[in-house]
Amino acid sequence: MTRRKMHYYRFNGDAENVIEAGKPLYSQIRGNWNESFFNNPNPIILELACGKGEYSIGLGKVFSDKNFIGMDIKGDRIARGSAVASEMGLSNVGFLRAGIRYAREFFEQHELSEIWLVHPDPQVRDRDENKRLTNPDFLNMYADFIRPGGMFHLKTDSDFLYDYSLDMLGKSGRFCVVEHTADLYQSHLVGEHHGVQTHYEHIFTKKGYSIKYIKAKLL
Ligand SMILES: C[S@@+](CC[C@H](N)C(=O)[O-])C[C@H]1O[C@@H](n2cnc3c(N)ncnc32)[C@H](O)[C@@H]1O
Repeated sequence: MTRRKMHYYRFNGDAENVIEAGKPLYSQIRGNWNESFFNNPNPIILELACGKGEYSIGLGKVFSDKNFIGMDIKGDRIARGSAVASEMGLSNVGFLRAGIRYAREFFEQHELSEIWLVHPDPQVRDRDENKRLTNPDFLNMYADFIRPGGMFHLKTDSDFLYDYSLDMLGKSGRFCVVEHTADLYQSHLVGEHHGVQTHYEHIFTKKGYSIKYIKAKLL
């Protein structure tokens, strides 16, 4: 392990706003986020594949009456988000380091009011569909976590993932797509992203890609 990675691993171990393997809450947090982590009854929004957590931090600043969890498998990225959230005093933002396929271990049915999936890897090869974070199995799991009437949001730079996700959401029987655009910045939905640009969004907009956005409601 590089010294840089070691630094981030130690950082997460000490960070109160990070839940990861080895910490007591890791095995106890399911169904207990409000009482045991945020210490308030406010709605919880989960950002999947959060990277450095720009979305959770950005939304956490705008909505102090909501709680945000950034979830990612990469400890170094989470450590950076954790440090920024702490520096900003955002007690409504936390991080979970775990693989998304294990999310049922951390969230109970209807525990979340919204899920955001922001610039996930599109996994374009057919043989990687099992890793694609909007495949039918993942969508079904997200639907279990979201409260009735709650929302699922996807932002992506990938035309492939946008078309695939629209198709899968439409066929899911669990979600209804309420808004979508292939060019968020030129659409009336631009306010929906609250001016928050993540690391990957910045890279892809600079390269000239349009940002695609889908908002789907739980049926
Ligand atoms: C392309 S990056 C996007 C990061 C961030 N959302 C952004 O927009 O800058 C994709 C992120 O998804 C995470 N990721 C991919 N598959 C995952 C999985 N199955 N479980 C947890 N994290 C995952 C990666 O670690 C990486 O940080």
